[in-house]
Amino acid sequence: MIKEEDLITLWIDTKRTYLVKVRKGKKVGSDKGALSLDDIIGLEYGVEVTLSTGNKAYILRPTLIDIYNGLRRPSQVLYPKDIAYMIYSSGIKPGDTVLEAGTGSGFLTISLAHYLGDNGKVITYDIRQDMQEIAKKNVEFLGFSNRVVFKLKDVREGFDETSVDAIFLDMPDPWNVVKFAYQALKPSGSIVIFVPTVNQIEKTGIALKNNGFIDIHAEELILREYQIKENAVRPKNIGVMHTGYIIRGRKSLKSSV
Ligand SMILES: C[S@@+](CC[C@H](N)C(=O)[O-])C[C@H]1O[C@@H](n2cnc3c(N)ncnc32)[C@H](O)[C@@H]1O
Repeated sequence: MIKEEDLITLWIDTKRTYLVKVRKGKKVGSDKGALSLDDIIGLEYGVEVTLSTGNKAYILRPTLIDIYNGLRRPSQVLYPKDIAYMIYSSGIKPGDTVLEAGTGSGFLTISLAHYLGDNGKVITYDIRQDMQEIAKKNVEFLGFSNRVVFKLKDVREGFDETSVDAIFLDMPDPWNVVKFAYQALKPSGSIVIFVPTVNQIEKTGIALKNNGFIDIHAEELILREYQIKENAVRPKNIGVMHTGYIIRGRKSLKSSV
């Protein structure tokens, strides 16, 4: 049942999808008509509603993709396909503690916070306060403030934490952080790095090999959306052609026997 302060997706059509927090006395407007949020309190998610113009719309429970499309993103942010694989391949689980740099607009941060749950922690570093302010607003909007710690620090000087479960890097020169990541990680813990160019893969991969990481992989994910139209099903004309590469490895320990 929808309550005040809940997040909803107002789905009018594929081009008009709005992420909204339910507040009494507020309206959501669009060129297809407006919806008074008072009218949806107490309804079930999935319900069809009528806009002020008579057009129909639906109230959906937001997915992470809806959240991704609905939040502010002044910096280049990671794409859902990359975020999903970074989380999947890292081996983290709800309740874990992870480090992240840089925070940027906080899109990876919120995805990690969503996945780790109320007992988990994302400790996220950035050198830019203005970026972290935006990320903080996004984290607060989603109600994840208790799961995220923001730190204003250059991670090329090291992390403050030790024994963390995984480390995620999306910054220009991750190879300068690899030795500090090794110190901060639990043995067997994953480092997962995103870089936009092939040149960065080489430097990062070599740094991982030289600093005690094993099980190193560099991968690219390609996602194509298809239009669903009778007799004209084919890839959509417009789409994201390139995002970047994911490099990952695991912390090894020297033999103790
Ligand atoms: C591309 S953005 C990260 C986007 C983020 N992953 C997201 O999905 O919203 C890169 C961020 O790294 C930060 N950064 C760059 N060098 C850094 C460093 N040495 N230590 C900490 N943060 C750094 C930048 O200020 C910037 O905000």
